[in-house]
Amino acid sequence: MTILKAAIGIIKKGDSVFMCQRSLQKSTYPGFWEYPGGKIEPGETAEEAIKRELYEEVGIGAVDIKHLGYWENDSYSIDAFVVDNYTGEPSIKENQIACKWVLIKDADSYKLPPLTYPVNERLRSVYK
Ligand SMILES: Nc1nc2c([nH]c(=O)n2[C@H]2C[C@H](O)[C@@H](COP(=O)(O)OP(=O)(O)OP(=O)(O)O)O2)c(=O)[nH]1
Repeated sequence: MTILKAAIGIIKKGDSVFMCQRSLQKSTYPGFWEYPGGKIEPGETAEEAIKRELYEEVGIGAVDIKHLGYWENDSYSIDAFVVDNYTGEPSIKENQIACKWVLIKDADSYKLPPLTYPVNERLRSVYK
């Protein structure tokens, strides 16, 4: 049973993507690395949610978003979007330990929530 719907944003610049480390206070995946994103609120589309989250979490305005795919397991689902056109520069805003640009080919070497691995696999196959 899927219980939580989330949207995540892969901010892409050349061969790199912007990843952040989750707070140690999080009940789910503390200290894991992730793409910025979060829960889709009631009444919101996934596109609306990711634009809101990207502004709240890393301070960018998404200009173009491309749907990369949808994944789910028993606990949650994620809609992943690639964002390669945006205003501002992503930076840490709230609740994260660190953020940095990571080469797409190296993204799996971090500790990631399980559904983020197939997201990265799709990313590598689309942007190789
Ligand atoms: N932000 C984000 N979430 C991800 C990724 N991969 C993945 O499976 N998820 C899942 C795990 C998260 O619990 C869920 C929703 O993100 P979230 O950060 O809002 O979840 P949360 O439970 O920490 O909620 P909150 O404290 O922020 O309110 O999506 C990812 O790369 N980035």
